[in-house]
Amino acid sequence: MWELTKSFRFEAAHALSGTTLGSGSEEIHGHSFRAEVTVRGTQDPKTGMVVDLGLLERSMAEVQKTLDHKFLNKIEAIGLPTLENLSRFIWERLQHAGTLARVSVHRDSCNESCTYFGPQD
Ligand SMILES: Nc1nc2c(c(=O)[nH]1)N=C([C@H](O)[C@H](O)COP(=O)(O)OP(=O)(O)OP(=O)(O)O)CN2
Ligand SMILES: [Zn+2]
Repeated sequence: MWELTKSFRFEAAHALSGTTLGSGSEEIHGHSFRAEVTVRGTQDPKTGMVVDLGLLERSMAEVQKTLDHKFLNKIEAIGLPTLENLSRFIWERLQHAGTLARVSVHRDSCNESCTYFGPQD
């Protein structure tokens, strides 16, 4: 069993009310985010790969395009633009790219990150 991890970065704006951190959160402001995507699986004996990282990169580039330099509050499928909802949103858009193990979203300027392990049922 292997895990493969690849990251992408995006810059985005949001406004979030009702938090106890960051007095400016309610006004529109920006952050630099890094999303880390981990897929799990076994090697294809023919290719030696769990999943072709190039294919994963292609799918990640599409998600990156939907988030980079965007106002996250306007993307309905995210919901409230928390780290929790962002990691879930990215998971949902990359489900087809491989067997996801987790998606983490890092906001380093705030020393924060959040990891989604998929729906629990
Ligand atoms: N469970 C969660 N709690 C909180 C979240 C979250 O996503 N999930 N988010 C926030 C704030 O948005 C976050 O702490 C950042 O605060 P913000 O005012 O946006 O940023 P700063 O001004 O502190 O950071 P700089 O990047 O340094 O400007 C709170 N709770
Ligand atoms: Zn913020």
